[in-house]
Amino acid sequence: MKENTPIVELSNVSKIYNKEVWALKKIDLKLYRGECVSLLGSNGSGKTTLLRIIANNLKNTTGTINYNFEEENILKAISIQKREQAWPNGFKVKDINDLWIRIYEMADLEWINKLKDVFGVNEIEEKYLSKLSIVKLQVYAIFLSFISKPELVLIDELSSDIDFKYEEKITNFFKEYLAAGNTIILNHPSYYFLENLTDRVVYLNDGEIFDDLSIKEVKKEYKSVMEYTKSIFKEELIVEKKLKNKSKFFSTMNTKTEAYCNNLQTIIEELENQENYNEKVLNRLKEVYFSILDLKTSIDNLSISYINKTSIKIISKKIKTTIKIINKLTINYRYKKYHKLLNTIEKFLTKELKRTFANDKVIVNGDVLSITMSESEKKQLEKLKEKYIKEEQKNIRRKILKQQFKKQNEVKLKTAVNQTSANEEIHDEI
Ligand SMILES: Nc1ncnc2c1ncn2[C@@H]1O[C@H](COP(=O)(O)OP(=O)(O)OP(=O)(O)O)[C@@H](O)[C@H]1O
Repeated sequence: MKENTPIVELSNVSKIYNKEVWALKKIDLKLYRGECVSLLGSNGSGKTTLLRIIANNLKNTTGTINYNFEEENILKAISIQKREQAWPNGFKVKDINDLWIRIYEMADLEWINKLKDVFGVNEIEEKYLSKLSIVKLQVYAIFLSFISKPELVLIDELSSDIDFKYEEKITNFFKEYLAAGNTIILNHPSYYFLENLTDRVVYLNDGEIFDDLSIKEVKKEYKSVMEYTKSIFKEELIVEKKLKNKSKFFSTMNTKTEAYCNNLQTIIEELENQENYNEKVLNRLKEVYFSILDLKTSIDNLSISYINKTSIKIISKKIKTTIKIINKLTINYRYKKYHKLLNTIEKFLTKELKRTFANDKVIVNGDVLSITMSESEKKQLEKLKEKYIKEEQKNIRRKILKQQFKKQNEVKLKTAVNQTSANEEIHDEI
């Protein structure tokens, strides 16, 4: 933390989706100039929600957010790299570059050229966005988020699959950007970025801040970030004795999904190099690839965090979605070459879904972990909800009283002023 006034300050910020999912619970957080903060936490712990709320992209249900930017236009001062970029067909990279430069009225060409070099945009300028690989799209989205020279950059996905030559370049660029007094928040970055860039880690658990430590503190207490995440994983684990089994189980899922991603990427690249490829098939294959990559990321996250009901639900939902996407492709298009691979993936996922996530239970190497809520858990949740509502009511009452008090004071003040001027008038008449 290089300066004492926070660039953003969140007080008592909560987010409840659709009046039922309590995604963020009373978050108090200060972000400072020049620091790089990494958000950690299992799937569904609220990282993306927090980023979107800070970015002013999503409305918080309760609480306040104060910004302290030098730039008056908040849209220029904060920038968020979005996770999924749905670009319309027919746009080349250079078209979007021009559009962004115009939107932000960015006349500093030296800056744009520097960004293009760091993020490898020169090499893809003539390409259509719909033909870029997922990783390239992610990096491109980060490039776009820097165009306006924002004081606060929120990065939702910094893939661990980034080309090595860019990894180092991007890290050095980030370091320079931070040294100039800007702030960067990363959502669950890879170990490379955690070890080489991060000043502070904020660990979210079920919508609450579980830990907020500087890297110095992490290293002093745990020796390395890796040891820290491992240790927190142990602390959080609901069924501690299942720890060893869990990592074994996830390692199979992990290896398989990784291999499938690689196979698909090769096929996609081969297709892209052919002259007359079917664009619809290519896009569908990319969809499958993206879905498996997303699944793999969730499994990666789960293996350094802990099993809870939400994370398991998310994974089983992602498996189901992937199967659906594969079916869509295999039913509509029959191409021998990748049909076999897609069938293998589908079989594997269907088997995992049945074997592991059957009947609201997760089976880890033959042991059953119940993921249905017990009666006592349900009661606890009800109590929590009640407590939350009461606290909110108290806050509202406090606000109303404050307003009433302010109004009464204003009335008193007005009466006193009127009285004085009446007295003065009487005095004048005399
Ligand atoms: N639009 C939405 N509507 C309803 N619930 C949502 C919505 N977006 C997120 N949630 C829920 O809010 C909780 C927090 O989700 P969020 O995406 O912020 O977590 P996360 O830590 O970023 O997870 P991941 O790493 O999987 O993206 C989860 O329970 C999620 O299911």
